Amino acid sequence: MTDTFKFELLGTDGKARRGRVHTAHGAINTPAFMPVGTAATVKAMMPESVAETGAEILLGNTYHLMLRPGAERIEKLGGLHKFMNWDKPILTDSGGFQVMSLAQLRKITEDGVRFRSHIDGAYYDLTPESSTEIQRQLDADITMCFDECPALPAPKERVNEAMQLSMRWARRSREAFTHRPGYGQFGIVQGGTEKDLREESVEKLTEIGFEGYAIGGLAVGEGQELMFSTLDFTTPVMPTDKPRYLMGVGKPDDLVGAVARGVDMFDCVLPSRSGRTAEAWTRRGSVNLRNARHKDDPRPLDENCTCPCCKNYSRAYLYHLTKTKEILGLMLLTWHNLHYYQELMAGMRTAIEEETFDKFVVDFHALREQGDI
Ligand SMILES: CC1(C)O[C@H]2[C@@H](O1)[C@@]1(COC(C)(C)O1)O[C@@H]2CNc1nc2cc3nc(N)[nH]c(=O)c3cc2[nH]1
Repeated sequence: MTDTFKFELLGTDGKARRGRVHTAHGAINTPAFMPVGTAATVKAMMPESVAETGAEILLGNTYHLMLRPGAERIEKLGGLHKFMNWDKPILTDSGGFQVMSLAQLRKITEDGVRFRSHIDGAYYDLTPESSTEIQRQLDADITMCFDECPALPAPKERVNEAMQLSMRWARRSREAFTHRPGYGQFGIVQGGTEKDLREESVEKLTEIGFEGYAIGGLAVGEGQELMFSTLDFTTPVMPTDKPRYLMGVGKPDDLVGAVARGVDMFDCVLPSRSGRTAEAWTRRGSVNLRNARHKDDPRPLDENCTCPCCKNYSRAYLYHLTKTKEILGLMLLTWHNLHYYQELMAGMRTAIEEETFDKFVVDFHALREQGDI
């Protein structure tokens, strides 16, 4: 347990940053990837296995946990770390995004969001205050502000409305935050792909003051080019002495491009979700294990990978598990994908330390162009 929440900027290579975030439940080396543990579990993985992949922090979701099993119940049982047997840091998303993407009927007002649960249709309210309180009950090391993430594409006026509301909600979130040694709260920059709105959002959030700053409002279908161009004018105006977290990203090449643009932290359902849909991510690109070409292939997914899946099992076996819908197939592919994502982050951390990040990027893309996966 550390006594204060802090971010150390350990080195840079161009705009890429190597850092370390210190929290109540331990340190996180950045650039870092957070596996998504939506309902207090990283699906198909034991927490010990998630730790073995190299993950130093997990993401949890206010929306899902408030519906089931309930934040009060988790608080009474000792908090989310104890509940899910994960003793390292946890970041929880604040619920606004999940309400908009998952809940049935929902109504946004100045006060917050009223929605119907996608599980049982019951009505719930989420406000900056209640979201912040739920995240405290979960004992999240990093609490996210309650915000509104508009679907893109959207008219600039709508994007501005959502950004201004999110900034008012950010102040209310900060006022509701319980400051404790080792615990931090991140503001979420909004503004779509509009340079002036992004700059205004950063200015308003830094005026309030947070332990870190997320870039929200992206990875909502805008595409990589628009995401990167938005990062090009957003990260340079963000504080350099605080972590920068790009929410919901992404594919391996998204991560490399975003680290090159100064992002420190990421979360995405992709590696774990792909593990359940028979898609493996490797240094040479993605492999679909439903494809019959693997039926007799004795090779591992990736000869250079040191994960239990690649050390002990063939593509032929993974194809068999996929075709027979065996649970072990989900487990092995999820493990491999999370291991690969952590290897990718570790490779970028080392490249930044050694100031060879440009070469890392060239090699990363060259391998993927070689094909033959
Ligand atoms: C709903 C679900 C599971 O979350 C994934 C995935 O589907 C999907 C759906 O379409 C794609 C793009 C392919 O990825 O979008 C999610 C990944 N993008 C993303 N996550 C975010 C979370 C966020 N949280 C907050 N509080 N504020 C944000 O602005 C925010 C923005 C985000 N953008």
